[in-house]
Amino acid sequence: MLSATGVVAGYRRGEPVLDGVGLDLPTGAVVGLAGPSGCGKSTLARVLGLLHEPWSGQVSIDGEPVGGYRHATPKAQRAAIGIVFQHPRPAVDPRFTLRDIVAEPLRATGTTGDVDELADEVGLTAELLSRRPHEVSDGQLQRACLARALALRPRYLICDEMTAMLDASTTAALVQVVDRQVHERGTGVLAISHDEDLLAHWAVHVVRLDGSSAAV
Ligand SMILES: Nc1ncnc2c1ncn2[C@@H]1O[C@H](COP(=O)(O)OP(=O)(O)OP(=O)(O)O)[C@@H](O)[C@H]1O
Repeated sequence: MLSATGVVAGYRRGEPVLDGVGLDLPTGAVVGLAGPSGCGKSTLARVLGLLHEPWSGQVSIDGEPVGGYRHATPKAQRAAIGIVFQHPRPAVDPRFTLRDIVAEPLRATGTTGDVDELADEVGLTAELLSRRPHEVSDGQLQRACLARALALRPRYLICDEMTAMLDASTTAALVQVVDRQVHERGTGVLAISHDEDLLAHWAVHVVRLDGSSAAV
């Protein structure tokens, strides 16, 4: 279980975006996260992704409190959680090839992994892997970002509006890739989306974060 308990977090002192939020993400299921624009869904995604340190409250992974956020996160806890954002372009180094992008977490942690297998899982050809971000479409780049998020075989995957920029067929393809992780590897997925239809058929249940930052 990836759990947030009593999380208070924000960007400006005295103005919490999340004010005592809790959420439990089990393995082997897709849980949806919905709520009005600006209510703090992406902030909660970044807290759960160990990229944004809450002011108070706790995040734990399989019962163990996280040891730190961002660069202070222990390697094993970093590897437990993958995250994919809405916009792939700002999320990648434009000088890298897609192969380098997918391999980033492997290089950073000194882990061995098969980039070609990851690419295959997300539907990227070897030829596309040799290209740079400006030479591929948003959908192809998002596939690379998903492969990168899966590189360390995380037990939990956070998809923050992962398909919001994509056409229906790429959306369906990426949802299928994620579903395969859930069913074959037992990954727990938090799917954040404004698309109620998508969440209705994708998630086992949908958690709602309301605009007043009340507990989930
Ligand atoms: N880096 C930041 N610096 C300052 N304020 C921020 C930052 N990121 C988000 N916020 C503010 O925090 C609040 C919550 O933003 P967040 O992106 O978490 O909401 P959201 O529910 O994901 O919104 P949306 O559905 O529109 O993506 C908003 O008021 C936003 O302006």
